[in-house]
Amino acid sequence: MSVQKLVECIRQKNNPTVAGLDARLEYIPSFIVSQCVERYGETLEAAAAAMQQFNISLIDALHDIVPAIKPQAAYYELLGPKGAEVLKNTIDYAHEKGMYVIADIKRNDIGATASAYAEAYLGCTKVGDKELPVYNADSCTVNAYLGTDGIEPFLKECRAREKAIYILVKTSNPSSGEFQNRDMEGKPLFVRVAEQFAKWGEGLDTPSGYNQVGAVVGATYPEEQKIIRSIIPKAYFLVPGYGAQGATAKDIANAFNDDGLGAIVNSSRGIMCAWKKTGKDGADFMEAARAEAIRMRDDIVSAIR
Ligand SMILES: O=C(O)c1cc(=O)[nH]c(=O)n1[C@@H]1O[C@H](COP(=O)(O)O)[C@@H](O)[C@H]1O
Repeated sequence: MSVQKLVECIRQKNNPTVAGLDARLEYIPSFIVSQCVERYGETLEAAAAAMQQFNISLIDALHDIVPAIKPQAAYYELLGPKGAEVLKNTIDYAHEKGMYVIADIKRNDIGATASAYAEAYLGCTKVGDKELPVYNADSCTVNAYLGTDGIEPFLKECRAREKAIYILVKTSNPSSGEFQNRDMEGKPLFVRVAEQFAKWGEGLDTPSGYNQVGAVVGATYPEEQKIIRSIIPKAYFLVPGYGAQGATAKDIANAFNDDGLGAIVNSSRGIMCAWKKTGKDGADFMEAARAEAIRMRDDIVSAIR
């Protein structure tokens, strides 16, 4: 699904937010974990089964109101080979339910190795004459630290298969300024990265007016959002940092364009762990996640209006 479809989905649901699926066992209600441990013992298989059930239930609870999910690969790698299956099943199930999927992998490497990452998450593995999709996400997050050689293999998949990438420009974490705000020949490094988008996004515009090359811009840095927005008005922004990291709706307004589009705000723990605030031991985890997703949607929509 391209950024064009993401825009349509956001418009249809009037909801510019994405639910992060970054489950750890402590985020999953204990009744689900206990059932899986009873069945598989204290094993990685039990952990993977719990995560699978949790993710499927969250997608069931959210798919008609939230346009996208963002699974973070680290949480799946933590469970070894079973985790890889959970990630694949989660992506497939979200697609069945009409959701857009951002695989948060933050990968990169030299060109040849970056190709392998790009093919694994966005493209296909070739076996004989057959092209076999692997994770088949709609998009993924990419680290630009290795320069254009490392970005180009992802762009190749974007061109060939209507996929998108979100390149880290200004991340939400407290120490992001250590390198990203450092001066590089008169401008901060994050500005230099944003200035490369004109070249990286060539030929990748969609009818929505937005390009298939998007940017990761932290909700925790509203001033930088404003600067980056002015440099790359056609890039979709993936905006993490709302909720658990402390950013609020007023902090994300600069990420949006005047058309009310241009950004999708992520919340992971805020939605996954909403059940911890209702005092029902997780029995209502689906309702709690849905209520938090609706609250977040209304909060963001009113801030950008
Ligand atoms: O690329 C990301 O999604 C990302 C970039 C960034 O600058 N900051 C950031 O928090 N993230 C991811 O966004 C999610 C934030 O999770 P919560 O803080 O629980 O909402 C995690 O999956 C992070 O890895």
